[in-house]
Amino acid sequence: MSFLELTNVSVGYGPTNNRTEVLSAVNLAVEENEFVAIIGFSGSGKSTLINLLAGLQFPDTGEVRMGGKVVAEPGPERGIVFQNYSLLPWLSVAENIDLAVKSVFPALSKAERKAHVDRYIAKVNLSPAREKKPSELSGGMRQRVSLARTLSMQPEVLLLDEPLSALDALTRANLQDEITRIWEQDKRTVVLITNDVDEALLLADRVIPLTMGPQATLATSFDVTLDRPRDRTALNHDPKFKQLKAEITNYLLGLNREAKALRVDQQFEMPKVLPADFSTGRRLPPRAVQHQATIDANAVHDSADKNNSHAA
Ligand SMILES: Nc1ncnc2c1ncn2[C@@H]1O[C@H](COP(=O)(O)OP(=O)(O)OP(=O)(O)O)[C@@H](O)[C@H]1O
Repeated sequence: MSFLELTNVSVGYGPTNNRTEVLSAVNLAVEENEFVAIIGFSGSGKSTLINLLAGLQFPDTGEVRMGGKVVAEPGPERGIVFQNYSLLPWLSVAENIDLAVKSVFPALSKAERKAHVDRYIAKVNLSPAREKKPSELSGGMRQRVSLARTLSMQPEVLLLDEPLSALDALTRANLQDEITRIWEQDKRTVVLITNDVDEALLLADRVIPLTMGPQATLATSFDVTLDRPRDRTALNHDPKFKQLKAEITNYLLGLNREAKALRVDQQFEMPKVLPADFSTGRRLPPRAVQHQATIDANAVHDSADKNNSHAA
């Protein structure tokens, strides 16, 4: 039995008579302290998968288990960091984190709590910003607060739902390094959702592609047998890294091609719809539509000319 398990999980959205199965027969086994990256295209069902692991959503069929127990609700042992920072805007960095610490460790004294909060603020290098409100922070700093808040609850499993995808490349690289450093210090089980092959290879022990939806499922995983600590610059010259990157990228491109071919097969004819003239409620004949379009286009040109002459 693995630490975190999804067994034959399927889940969909919509009413029973018109349900779209987003995930189908998903199986996943994550070992304790393992770092797994799930990689997939937009809309394939990655967030749905992480919500199932977090206990924020439940499968239609199959089971999600952690430590052998069925996941029946969200809990502090599974900490989640979302793409949007979800911080309370009226609270400072320290207060945002303190709120989480208070809920998980109610027995701590005020002084103990302050020390705990400060330790996690320091872990993400934000001590100088302790008293700042989220609106005074950059995107990267907000995401650091989010990470510190989740880590401060000392979850057994860290669920990272594309936490870096909204950040610029430099900030993203910095935070990747911090996640690695924290993971190497604290060793815990991590499931990272990402759409970036380099990021997955830099951070994870295993990369698992999610096939395209609907009815997406997890494919066979790629073991990342690259030595740690990993250096992003050195990795670019590492033949093993290059090979893994090529294999995963080609696999994902193959999925994309298959999905496109499927969409061509499923082409259907659009109904011929004529626009109505709303002043009379009558359908416009095709010729009138063409004529109207010419008039509209001329009007646009005229008004653009006028605007340009104003600007001149
Ligand atoms: N609450 C919902 N109701 C109906 N459909 C939903 C709901 N949540 C997600 N979906 C649909 O399920 C599919 C998978 O969504 P999900 O957010 O899990 O994908 P994703 O891979 O995380 O996407 P992205 O990378 O764009 O965030 C999408 O087609 C989405 O439109």
